Amino acid sequence: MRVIVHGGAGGVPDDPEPRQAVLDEAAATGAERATPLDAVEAAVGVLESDPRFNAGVGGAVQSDGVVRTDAGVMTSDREIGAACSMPGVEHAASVARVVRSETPHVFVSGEHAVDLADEFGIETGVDLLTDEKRERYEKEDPPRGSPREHLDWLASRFGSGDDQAGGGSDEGGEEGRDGEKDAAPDHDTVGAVATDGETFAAVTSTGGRSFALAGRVGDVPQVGSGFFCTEGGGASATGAGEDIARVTLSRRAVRHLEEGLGAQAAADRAIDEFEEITGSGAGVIVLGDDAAGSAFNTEGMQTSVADR
Ligand SMILES: NC(=O)C[C@H](N)C(=O)O
Repeated sequence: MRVIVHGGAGGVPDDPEPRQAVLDEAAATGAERATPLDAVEAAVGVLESDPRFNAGVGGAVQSDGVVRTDAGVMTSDREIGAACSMPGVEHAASVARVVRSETPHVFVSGEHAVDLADEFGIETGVDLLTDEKRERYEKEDPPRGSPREHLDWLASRFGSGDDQAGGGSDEGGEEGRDGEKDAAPDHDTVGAVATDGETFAAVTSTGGRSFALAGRVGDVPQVGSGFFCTEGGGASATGAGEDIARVTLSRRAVRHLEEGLGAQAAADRAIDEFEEITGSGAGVIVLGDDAAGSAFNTEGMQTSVADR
């Protein structure tokens, strides 16, 4: 089994070593599993449980102070499962897998996705909001009332310099980041792609972007945007979700594999095109028959590869 994982595209984290150790553990855990689908779920499960990453516990908080998780999974037989907007669900990727494997659908949302998780033995009612993120939110004089009030509030906050993935290389400049040193950054969406040499699976899981409108869903659970997989290989994306969706970044990367590029060249080309079209910040991991590849146009994106 070969597994590549990522821990989100964005700035260079203050603590890269412990994060790298968790990513290495996630990749190694996945590589022990029997199938690519088991591998990606297990790998991402490790990252969803670590508050350093913006997925599961430690996910980004929305305008109403709630963390809602999203995930999507696809296998090379084009079976798809996605689940979104789930408060209290740490293992969003496992819910996506349930949607893929246990329902006739490809996407389930909100309270019904939480009920589905519960029905299939996935823990719900988990407190996903870390003290750090709660304090950061409360400092921002949270909005009350109508969606319009929330929109007014987030207009000056969503996608600002402290959302490093959303800020891309320009907006997320040193000054903004330094000012936010104590706050948890948002760029740590997680993903994994695995192959046993015959089939592939790809998964992405996130808490989204900080201070987004309550109920906002980004690229992560949208097939072709946050994740994609065919017989040619698989991809998982991270970064400014609205822009990733505009170019269906993961589908684009897998298309390049199918056209004959190696995994690294496919990742590079997809990110070049993303930047040219959107001018925004993102990263992608790609796994093909030949190798694993990754590319990003933000300051950093940590990855790990395990082979077993
Ligand atoms: N940091 C991220 O990767 C966020 C994710 N792509 C989203 O927009 O929800």
